[in-house]
Amino acid sequence: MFMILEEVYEVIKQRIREKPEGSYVARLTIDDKKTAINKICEKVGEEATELILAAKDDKKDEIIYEAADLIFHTMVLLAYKNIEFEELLKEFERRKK
Ligand SMILES: N=c1c2ncn([C@@H]3O[C@H](COP(=O)(O)OP(=O)(O)OP(=O)(O)O)[C@@H](O)[C@H]3O)c2ncn1[C@@H]1O[C@H](COP(=O)(O)O)[C@@H](O)[C@H]1O
Repeated sequence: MFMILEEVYEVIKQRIREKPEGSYVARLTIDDKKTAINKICEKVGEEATELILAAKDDKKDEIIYEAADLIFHTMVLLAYKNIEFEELLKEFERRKK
C-alpha cells in the first residue's frame, strides 16, 4: 500500500525532468529556480492551511483529501530539491523507537 507513494514520487521526478505538456507538476516547476520554489512553497502553505481548516471542521473526508494534497505537494518540493524518496524513509527509520 505504501508503494503508491513511491510510485507517485517516481512520476513526479519524471515530470520535473521531462516537463511534458499538460502536467501539473511540470507547470509548477517549469520556471527559473526562484519562481518554481516560490510556487511550490506557496502550494505547500496553502494545502497545510486547508488541512488545518478541515481538521477544525472535523470532516473526515476533507481531512483525508487535504492531507493527500499536502503530502503530494511536499513530495513535489522534495523531488524538486533532488532528494530521493529513500532518504525520507531513512529519516523515519532513524526516528523509530
Ligand atoms: N497526486 C497528485 C495530485 N494531488 C493533487 N494534485 C493537483 O494539485 C492541485 C491542488 O491544488 P488546489 O487544491 O488548490 O486545486 P486547484 O485550484 O485546481 O489548484 P491550482 O491549479 O490553482 O494550483 C490540483 O490541480 C490537483 O490536480 C495532483 N496532481 C498530480 N498528482 C499525481 O502526480 C502525478 C503527475 O501529475 P501530472 O504532473 O499532472 O502529470 C499524477 O500521475 C498523480 O499521480
